[in-house]
Amino acid sequence: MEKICVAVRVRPPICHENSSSTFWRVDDNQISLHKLHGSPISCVSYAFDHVFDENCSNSDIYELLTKDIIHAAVDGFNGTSFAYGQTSSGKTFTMNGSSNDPGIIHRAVNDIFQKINIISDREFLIRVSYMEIYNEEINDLFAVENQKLQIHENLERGIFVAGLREEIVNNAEQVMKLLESGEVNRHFGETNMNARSSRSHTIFRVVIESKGKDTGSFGDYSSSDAIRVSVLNLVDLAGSERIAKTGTGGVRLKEGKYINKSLMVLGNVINKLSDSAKQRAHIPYRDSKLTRILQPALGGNAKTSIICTVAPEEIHIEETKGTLLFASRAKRVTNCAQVNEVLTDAALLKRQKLEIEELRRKLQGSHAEVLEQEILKLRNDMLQYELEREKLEMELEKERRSHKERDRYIRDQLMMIENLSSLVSDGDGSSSQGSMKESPIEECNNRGDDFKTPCFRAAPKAFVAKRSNYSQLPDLSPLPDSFSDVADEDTWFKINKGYIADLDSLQTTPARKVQSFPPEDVTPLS
Ligand SMILES: Nc1ncnc2c1ncn2[C@@H]1O[C@H](COP(=O)(O)OP(=O)(O)OP(=O)(O)O)[C@@H](O)[C@H]1O
Repeated sequence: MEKICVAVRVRPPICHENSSSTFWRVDDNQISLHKLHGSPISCVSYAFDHVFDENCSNSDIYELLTKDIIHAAVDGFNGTSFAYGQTSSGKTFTMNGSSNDPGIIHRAVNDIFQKINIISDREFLIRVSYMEIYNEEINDLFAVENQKLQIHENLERGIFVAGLREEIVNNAEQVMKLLESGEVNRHFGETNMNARSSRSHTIFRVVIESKGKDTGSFGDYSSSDAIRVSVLNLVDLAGSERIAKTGTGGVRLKEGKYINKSLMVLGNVINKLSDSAKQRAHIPYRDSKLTRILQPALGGNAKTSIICTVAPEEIHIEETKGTLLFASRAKRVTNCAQVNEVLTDAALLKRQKLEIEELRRKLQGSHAEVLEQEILKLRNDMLQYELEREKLEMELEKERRSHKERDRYIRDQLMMIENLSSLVSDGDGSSSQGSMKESPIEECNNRGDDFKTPCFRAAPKAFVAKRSNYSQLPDLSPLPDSFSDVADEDTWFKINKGYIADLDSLQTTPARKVQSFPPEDVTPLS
């Protein structure tokens, strides 16, 4: 777990106000508000990881705040660095810089290529993309046709923007050219506060993949087969603005509302994350596209730094206090960054082999022989138990099968008895008329009726059932009064037979040929 690194940068004053009665003083990574004659104003003092005064350069900021994150990204850690602050406080200046003082992005790109060129035992693949969030819509700055892109999330890629163009790059110059082409597509606009105000949040993303060069050495599994994938976000946020000050209307006003809203959500996320873990409830990442995309950087698997830019003029005192409050809260947020390593099958195999080797080495200590014998004995015991278990299982299965057979036999016998007793009573009637009556089924068949609906008067307690595992027809097939009587076989059995049947093998009878009833060798009782 590590805290987000937070710094404050005070931009040089744009206009020197004669009437100001306060000023911001920077000493030793602290920033405090002072009265003009020098005495500090109580409760308006803040300390951060770094506080840069108006004389600092982008190079100072890069060295102290961002460089470590860039180097960690090359080593496989996710990283994010973003600039936050009110409009015209110097965010774009910090991220993009000027020709004589290049910004964080320029320096990071140079640094990445310098670093990977001196790492001789790994090979790298670098991809870059550039997007903006304008009026809560994601646009691709490398491909203007890719607009209103959607955010997706899956196990393999985490949170990502679908359809965003990614360019594979081999050197810093290539990236700079791409960035220049992307800048053209970015939304800027003039306001009272800034002649070239960013009207969107921009995210420049570098994906760094690396794999150890195959040295042929067996021992080092990670150098040849594990792939590291890290994502680096360099973010220039649009600035919060007070509409009364920016003097915007129409399109600018609409943009300002979207900007303020998404910054408010970012503030909410930071607030929730800065609460103690116990108080932390739901973190509203999904309330804006910005926080959703930056989710891993805010309390997740990434190393993150925030540069909060402030304007020194007295007229911006409330906005500066707001930014410092945001920065104080951000300072309490902790992330949990780890190297993102994807193991290939070959790497996994090598890792397992190494673990076995390691165990074997441990075994070769002073008690090796005793331990090996112990292991051998345990393994034999285990085999013995396994054999015993299999034998018992087979016996149990045999027992189960014979039990089922017995059940079935008893059931058949009971049916036979019942049907015979019904015959006896029917036989009584027919003998009194002097001739054998047609069986109910024959009666039915002779009328050409479909056997689905019982249309006869049969032995009162009889039923029709099919046993799916019968190999041949039963000697006597009992008949139903009606199918409704056999719909609930379970009930039927319980009521009529007093024991529970194997219900799986019982189904109501489909139309099928049923043996004539009674069979020829059964003589009706008189
Ligand atoms: N440290 C600095 N040194 C010199 N000039 C600066 C510095 N910071 C900002 N500026 C100048 O101040 C003006 C406003 O800066 P910038 O456009 O970077 O602000 P911003 O925070 O990005 O504003 P917005 O949110 O409106 O886009 C620019 O003209 C810029 O060149």
